Amino acid sequence: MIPLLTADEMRVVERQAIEGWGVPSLVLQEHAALGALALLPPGQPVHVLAGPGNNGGDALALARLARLEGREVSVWSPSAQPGWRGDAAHQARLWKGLGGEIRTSTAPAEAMAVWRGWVVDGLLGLGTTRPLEGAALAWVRALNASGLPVLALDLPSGLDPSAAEIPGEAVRATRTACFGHRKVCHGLMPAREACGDITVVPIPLDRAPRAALQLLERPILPPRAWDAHKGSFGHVVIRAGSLGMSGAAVLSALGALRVGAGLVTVLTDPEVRAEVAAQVPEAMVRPWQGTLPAEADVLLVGPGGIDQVPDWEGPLVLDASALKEGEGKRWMERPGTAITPHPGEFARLFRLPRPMLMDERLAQARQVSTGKPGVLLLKGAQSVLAGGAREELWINPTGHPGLATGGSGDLLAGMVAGFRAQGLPMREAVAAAAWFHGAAADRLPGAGLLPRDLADQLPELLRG
Ligand SMILES: NC(=O)C1=CN([C@@H]2O[C@H](COP(=O)(O)OP(=O)(O)OC[C@H]3O[C@@H](n4cnc5c(N)ncnc54)[C@H](O)[C@@H]3O)[C@@H](O)[C@H]2O)[C@@H](O)CC1
Ligand SMILES: Nc1ncnc2c1ncn2[C@@H]1O[C@H](COP(=O)(O)OP(=O)(O)O)[C@@H](O)[C@H]1O
Ligand SMILES: [K+]
Repeated sequence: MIPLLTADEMRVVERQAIEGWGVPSLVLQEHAALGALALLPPGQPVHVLAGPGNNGGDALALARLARLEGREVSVWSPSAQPGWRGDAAHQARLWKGLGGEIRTSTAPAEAMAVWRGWVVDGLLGLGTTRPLEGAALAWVRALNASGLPVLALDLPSGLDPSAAEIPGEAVRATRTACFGHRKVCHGLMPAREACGDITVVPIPLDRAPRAALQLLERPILPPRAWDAHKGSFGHVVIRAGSLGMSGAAVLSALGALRVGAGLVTVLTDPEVRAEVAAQVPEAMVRPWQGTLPAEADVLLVGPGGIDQVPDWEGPLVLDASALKEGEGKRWMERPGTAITPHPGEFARLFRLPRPMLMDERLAQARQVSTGKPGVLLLKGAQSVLAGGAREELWINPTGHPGLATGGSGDLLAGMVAGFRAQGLPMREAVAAAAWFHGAAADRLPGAGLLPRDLADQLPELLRG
């Protein structure tokens, strides 16, 4: 799991190092500047933009180190009176001590017209949340229009470090030297795209910070015992498939089987039993007659137009038609339950406005899951995982728009049930399903991808 910190969470980590451990803040800044300098191609001229706060201090430190390396360096401040204080003022003195100048211009585009090499963006870092304005805005506009390669210090200026959305104009960086830990803007789209290639520069801070948001990494699955038998990997029962929507039942069954469930039983509407059975010979396919098999380990309900949830005490996965209007709260309060809505189903389930932007998806996922035992996967680009009586939100980074095709959610729901049947706790089962589902897509071209193709990728992908 990769923590994505808000500005406040990052300041807690910095304070711990500076006030708690006694690390001088200039030492942190020197590490940051040295690490960032190493990301610039050797020998190239560097034009450094230094803003009013400590991000400007990092920029001035980098300018000094770059000049000591023998590079051609110029330093620019958007403001004629930068008013640096504390560490930034100290860095400005060190730069001037080397004979360095600090220039300014009211026509940044003209100044940049003669620049060669790289630009270092040290205008703003953790200290802003509001849209750029004034001279900083003019410099960022000119920079984005210049076509010059840009190394952003900590984050591209103009991003809100704690948000996915971009408040206004922001630097479009070629690379970003992210100091110490990723912030929210380094993980979530669309802000992440403005960062270009991200390198985390280690600075002497706590390696395990507290963060309410985490990016999923490849899940570690339990090893399979040499003497395992099909009873070891659980029995998934799927109530899915009605006339005109039998394929959803097939894809769910494939999802459960392809992640390694031991047994899969599909209970379909009677009219489609034979066509489902013909497409997944590995599953037991029976007509729904109102009762569940006694030996089920997990029940999946919903794909293919099934909206009635049978009475059942055990682990339950609900998707598609089973996600009925206004019932979200009920399912979030039921222990051992996972619900996997896309934003439209989510809005219907919880009677909330449809969450469109990433920051809205996070806020709404948090709102409905806080303190609740049920697990929520709010699907979409960068699906959000919440609940299971845990506070943090997890974000799935895998996948691409090729997944936006009918049936890919049915496969995913089957995968959740398949992992849960093998003994993963529900939240981990959902995380594993979301991660591998997207990772399967990442191995395939974008458009024209079929959910069946994803299923075929899974065995090899799971083997590692
Ligand atoms: N505190 C530390 O120990 C460390 C801090 N470091 C650097 O320090 C940065 C944070 O420094 P600061 O907290 O000084 O923040 P910034 O360098 O982002 O500067 C904030 C200042 O910019 C001005 N400002 C804010 N929003 C603006 C806007 N929209 N338009 C124009 N001006 C605006 C405000 O007057 C504020 O004083 C980090 O991102 C990182 O680069 C690093 O040196 C690592 C260690
Ligand atoms: N742009 C995208 N990037 C990554 N994943 C996506 C994207 N669009 C859709 N997905 C994923 O594809 C799946 C679609 O599920 P869903 O909307 O339920 O489809 P269906 O009901 O048609 O099967 C979800 O897992 C979702 O997260
Ligand atoms: K910056």
